[in-house]
Amino acid sequence: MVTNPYCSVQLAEDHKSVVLLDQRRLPNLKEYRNFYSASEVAEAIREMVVRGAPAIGVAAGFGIAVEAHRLLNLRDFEGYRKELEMACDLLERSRPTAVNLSWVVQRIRKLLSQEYNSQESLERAIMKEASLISSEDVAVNYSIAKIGNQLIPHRANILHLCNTGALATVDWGTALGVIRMGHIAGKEIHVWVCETRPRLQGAKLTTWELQQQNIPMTLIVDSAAGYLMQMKKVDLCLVGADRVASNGDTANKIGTYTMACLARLHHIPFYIVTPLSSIDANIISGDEIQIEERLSDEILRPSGESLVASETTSVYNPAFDITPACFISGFVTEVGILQPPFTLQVLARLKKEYASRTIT
Ligand SMILES: CSC[C@H]1O[C@H](OP(=O)(O)O)[C@H](O)[C@@H]1O
Repeated sequence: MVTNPYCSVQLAEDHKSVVLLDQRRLPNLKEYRNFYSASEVAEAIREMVVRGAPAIGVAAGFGIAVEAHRLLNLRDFEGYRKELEMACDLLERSRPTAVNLSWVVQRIRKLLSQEYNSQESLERAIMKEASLISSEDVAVNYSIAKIGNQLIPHRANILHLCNTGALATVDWGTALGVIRMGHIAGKEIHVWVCETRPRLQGAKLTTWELQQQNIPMTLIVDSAAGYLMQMKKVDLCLVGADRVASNGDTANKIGTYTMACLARLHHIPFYIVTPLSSIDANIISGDEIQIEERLSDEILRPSGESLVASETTSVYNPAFDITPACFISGFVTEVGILQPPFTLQVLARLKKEYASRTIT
């Protein structure tokens, strides 16, 4: 059950579209839009209508479900499966860094190779799996928030980068979910919100989410983070993750590595807040994580306004960076505050431990 008065990603009741809150329009406009095919959802992910590792994963799952509904009149089961395989490929390729896209698509792709007595029964199975992935996200994030709350001292000043709230997930969020839980617990916290150039997820989205929850915050330029630490105005850094390697190296929004280095220099705890599902135990280190490079215009024309440099200026726009595990104090997850390595065996045990908790 989604507790927020807004939802970043959901399946329309008639199963004909994925309903996305267009995050490019916030904070000035709260606009929901419908996307009626896998290709429309893939475009929405690429254009960051929906963004945030868990949210884009759930959007991809619903995108395949909507495609399965749209193609039902294709009375050719093998052709139907092939079309859905292509939909999986398209959505999996929509953004390269967050691991959530690939594990969600893999979970649904598995269904395509199973036996069903009709296209309708396969479509129902895909709908069910995509909806399960969405509801799992809410429960996992709630567990993360409860566990992470123990890290938050009373009257803490917390530094946060990008947006990791309900907008980046289905509900609660990851790092912002921990912050929300600390606020609910009466810890009187304050959040330093890094604007997060170039797409300004902090300025546009995190300020909006914190204002919805009446959580005290102050917006800063990203380059002020070090000064605030030097002035002893930061007690804790909490950020999200797009992909964690088995050795703990973490891909997250560009600027995370800088923040982690400064936190280490100033002896400030620096935590990655992430579901186990964002840990990719198939890769050994951050060297194997592909960093998405986005268009020059995101830097040349912030928020689509006028040019801040000449059109011919050479631009480099990596959307993420890699923070080595040695700069990370710990990983706040749904089963506890963990340390690497996260081998396939360890991850499987942790996921089983969480599943047994939610059943009992
Ligand atoms: C809760 S994960 C959010 C994660 O995703 C963001 O990237 P983007 O806004 O480009 O999707 C950022 O890395 C956040 O930490």
